[in-house]
Amino acid sequence: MKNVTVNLIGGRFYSHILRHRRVSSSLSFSSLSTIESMASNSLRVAAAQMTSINDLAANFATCSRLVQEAASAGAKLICFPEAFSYVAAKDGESVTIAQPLDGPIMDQYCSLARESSIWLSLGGFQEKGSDDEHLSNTHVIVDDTGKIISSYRKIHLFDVDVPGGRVYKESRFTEAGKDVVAVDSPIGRLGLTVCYDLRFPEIYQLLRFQHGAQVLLVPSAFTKVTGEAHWEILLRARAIENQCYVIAAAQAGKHNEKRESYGDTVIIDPWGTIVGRLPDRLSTGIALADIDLSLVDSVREKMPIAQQRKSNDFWKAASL
Ligand SMILES: O=C(O)CNC(=O)[C@H](CS)NC(=O)CCC(=O)C(=O)O
Repeated sequence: MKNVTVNLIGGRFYSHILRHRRVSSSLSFSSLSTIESMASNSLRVAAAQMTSINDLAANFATCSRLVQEAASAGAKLICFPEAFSYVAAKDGESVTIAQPLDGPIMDQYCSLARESSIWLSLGGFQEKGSDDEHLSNTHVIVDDTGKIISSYRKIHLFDVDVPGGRVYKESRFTEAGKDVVAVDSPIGRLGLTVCYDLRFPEIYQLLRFQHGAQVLLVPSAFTKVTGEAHWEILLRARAIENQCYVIAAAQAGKHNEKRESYGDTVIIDPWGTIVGRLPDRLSTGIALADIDLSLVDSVREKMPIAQQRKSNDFWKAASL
């Protein structure tokens, strides 16, 4: 029974990869050779799509299941969306469950990484803040031995009156981060961001041009209204203008009466092509793709924007 399940899941995953390759590539590989080249590539990543709720145990169960799916598909890293472990149903609820990174919630996720020997990108963890009224929206990277190797606190907070939607004021309970963070991993150098950061291209430029990022991570819980208008365009722009892979794990669908997320988890290559996506924008599951760092190199070599871009001094003089 176990084998049957694994095979079915494997077949379904491969069919997603093949479909995307067929759409995104003009080359006519046969299906079989595509599967073989995918299987031999060791830089496979997964990006999760889920609908977290205000129940830590239920969300952990979903994450565990998706980690197992990703590990059996050969992924080295699985990326989870912002607020993967908890989405509040009422204002202020998140602060009450916030914990430090060495607390029991994060411990559970670290064990998960160790047991499945897989790296985790845990975007948007409610990290206990400097007082009981505040938290940090923290993106945590855990290696395959279960060790936290890096963390980034969301810099741009979502204080926005969404046209045709709600008013959000993330800064009411959240402290803004101050540091740009990149870290090495088996799939390349990762640039860490969270959700609303996506609208601020400067942070991605710093990650690529100052910190050497090759893969930009954008765990998110975009609103339905803004996602429909901007999600894919902004993500592909960040990939193209920085010549990086972009992995954007997304919250999807209705979390409670008041909150609904756009969904559409995607993995984008440095040419801007979408190479991983679930068949449905709202379903729970994983998207898979193989990271090819030689593609990052060749895109950058052929279009050398790092050498051609102007310095801050140039722009200062040009604006006098
Ligand atoms: O509060 C939580 O539980 C998790 N955090 C979020 O959902 C955050 C802050 S409210 N959402 C965003 O940043 C949406 C950005 C967005 O939708 C856009 O830029 O258009």
